Amino acid sequence: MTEPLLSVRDLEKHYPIRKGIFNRQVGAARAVDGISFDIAEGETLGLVGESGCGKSTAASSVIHLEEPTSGEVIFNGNGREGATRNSDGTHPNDVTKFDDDELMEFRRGAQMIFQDPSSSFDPRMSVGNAVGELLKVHGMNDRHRRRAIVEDLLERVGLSASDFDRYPHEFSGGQKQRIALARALVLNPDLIIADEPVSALDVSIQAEILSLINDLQEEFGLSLLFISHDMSVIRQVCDRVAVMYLGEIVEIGPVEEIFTNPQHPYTEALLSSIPTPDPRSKVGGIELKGTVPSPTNPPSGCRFHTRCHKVIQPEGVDIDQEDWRGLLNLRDNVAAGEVDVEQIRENLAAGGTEPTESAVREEIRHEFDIGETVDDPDLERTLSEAIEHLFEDDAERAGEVLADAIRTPCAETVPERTVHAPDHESACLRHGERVPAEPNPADD
Ligand SMILES: Nc1ncnc2c1ncn2[C@@H]1O[C@H](COP(=O)(O)OP(=O)(O)OP(=O)(O)O)[C@@H](O)[C@H]1O
Repeated sequence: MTEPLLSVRDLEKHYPIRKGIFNRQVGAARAVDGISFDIAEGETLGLVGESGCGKSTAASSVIHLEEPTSGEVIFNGNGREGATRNSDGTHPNDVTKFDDDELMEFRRGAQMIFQDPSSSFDPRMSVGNAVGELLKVHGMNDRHRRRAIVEDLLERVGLSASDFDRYPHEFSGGQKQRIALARALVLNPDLIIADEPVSALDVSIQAEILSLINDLQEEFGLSLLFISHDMSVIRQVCDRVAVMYLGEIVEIGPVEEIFTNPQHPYTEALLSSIPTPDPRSKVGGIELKGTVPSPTNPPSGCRFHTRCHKVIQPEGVDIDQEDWRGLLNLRDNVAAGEVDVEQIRENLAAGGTEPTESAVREEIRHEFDIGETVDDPDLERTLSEAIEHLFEDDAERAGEVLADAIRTPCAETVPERTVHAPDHESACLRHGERVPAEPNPADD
């Protein structure tokens, strides 16, 4: 196998959190927490996940706009192929160890484009000069040559050579993103990192820019790291996709494989959010509630367990999965002091329902999607007892009762990677356990 163009290993970016007059570090936001992936020559790898998963931090750490906390980023472009590890285990092409000159050289080979094309241009500089600026920085002093190269590039991205002397405000958002692409291509890089390059654009323009990116990739033989929160965009441009959640890659594989045979519940949830014309779609109807937790204090075990629709039930428990998710949510909300019986009473009264004890109980069950009875007498008793403590205004005791009885293995064990097919891996405890596959409702 040929060496990948880019090889990222155990990359971490932790932002220190400081407090007090001595500005002491009291913790860290683990925005990127040990990610690994390769990108082959001419390949597009998508990096997908909700806002706050660490995608942009991963991108800026790979391209060294930010200093990573640890890990390797090995880039073999710039005619440096074939370089092998030093005897001390380090790699001569590890970008994280580059000095200023090496970084300057690296930037010829790897460029980045950003989400908002409007903020990436100096309004006082003509677009031709903006695109040609990097040629000058990298030593091309011949103005006529620079102009010829830039005019040619403007045409290749679908603009015209005569646009050279115009200014950014004269262009639409989509046109500005074309100019940003021209600027990224001007040094003939091997790799482009595109961070949400179409999400600030009108939907009608997005398809044009995606198709341009596809064309340019082929024409220039580019490798791409393509970042998006939108699975449907990923499908249009990527060969492989890495799904990121709270600083980690939870699944990685070829795009078709990920779309037709997703293995991680988070991937399923992201796919489920794509509008589909097929109502029998296998992964429809999963609602991803809440937001990504803070990376300063990520959940234990599998980081996705606090939102996962397939969160595992402990040995000996076998209840409706929605009830199980609801019980866990209730437990966490009670622990966070977020279940306010008085407030529930007031809301019921405001809605015209008499706030009796049984109405409040029903409302709590409804709020947490817990059915009329939980199909496990012990858990039903626990639930009843916990609500009783809430009525007695003893949320602490309610929290203890729930915490003692409602536990998931997903909070206790960090899942290992499972290989599902060549080049397709995910990290979910269910695979380690060999839980039997669920029947597909579409097969009925
Ligand atoms: N300089 C910083 N200091 C502390 N925390 C940070 C810093 N930059 C980012 N973070 C945190 O790191 C996490 C990941 O942020 P990042 O922007 O990389 O996510 P993202 O997936 O790209 O989301 P978005 O699409 O919204 O940009 C977030 O919780 C964010 O608050």
